[in-house]
Amino acid sequence: MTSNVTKTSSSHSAEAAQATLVLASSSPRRQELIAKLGLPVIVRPSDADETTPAGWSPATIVEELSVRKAKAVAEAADPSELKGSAPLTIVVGSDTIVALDGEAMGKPKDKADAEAMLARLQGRSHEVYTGVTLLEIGTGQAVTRHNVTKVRMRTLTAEQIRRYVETGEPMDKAGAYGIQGGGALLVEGIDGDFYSVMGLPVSLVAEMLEPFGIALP
Ligand SMILES: Cc1cn([C@H]2C[C@H](O)[C@@H](COP(=O)(O)OP(=O)(O)OP(=O)(O)O)O2)c(=O)[nH]c1=O
Repeated sequence: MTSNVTKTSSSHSAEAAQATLVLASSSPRRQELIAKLGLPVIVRPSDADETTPAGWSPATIVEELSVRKAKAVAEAADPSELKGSAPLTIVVGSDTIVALDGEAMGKPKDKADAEAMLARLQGRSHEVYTGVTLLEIGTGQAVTRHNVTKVRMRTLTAEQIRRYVETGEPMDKAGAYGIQGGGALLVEGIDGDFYSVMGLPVSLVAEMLEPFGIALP
């Protein structure tokens, strides 16, 4: 199990940290994005069950999975192990899916599945849903929200899709593309939060931290 502690960013380093964030994720994208908040971060990937019953809406799926990820890490951890020098310790759980006509797409099972997903997404718009849960260790105070961002993908041939899937990039990503990587070439435009598509809506997280008494930036 990974455990990294990222130091506060230079803009905040003169002040004592207001909270330690525990990122309940194995996603390197989320590790990169959470650093933008400028708070110390501990990384604890969650082993939460990510299966959901048929019929759940995309918003319910991402919110519920973000709750499960945050709870799994909060319950497994020895609180003293997570306690930094900051007065608060807050677990951050997050989940991202792509929704096309209200139907959820997670990560592709294999290359054929990735090609099938991209064949459906090309030439039209879809929504990316990202759910976030903040859970304070000790008090159990929790808040869950989600962001929806619209992504328009350009028209792609089967050959272009095949070449992109061959790069391997789609395999660990919802909807089989990474907007921050080679997938940038597939995206015509977005309406919403780029960071949410990448896996963590950092401005929403900053807003969600306010009820915990944490003022950012
Ligand atoms: C649409 C899209 C998704 N993604 C990623 C974000 C998420 O990491 C992933 C969706 O899977 P998730 O199940 O949300 O997350 P994860 O398994 O990668 O990490 P963890 O559960 O440990 O937190 O897809 C991109 O990186 N770029 C994109 O453009």
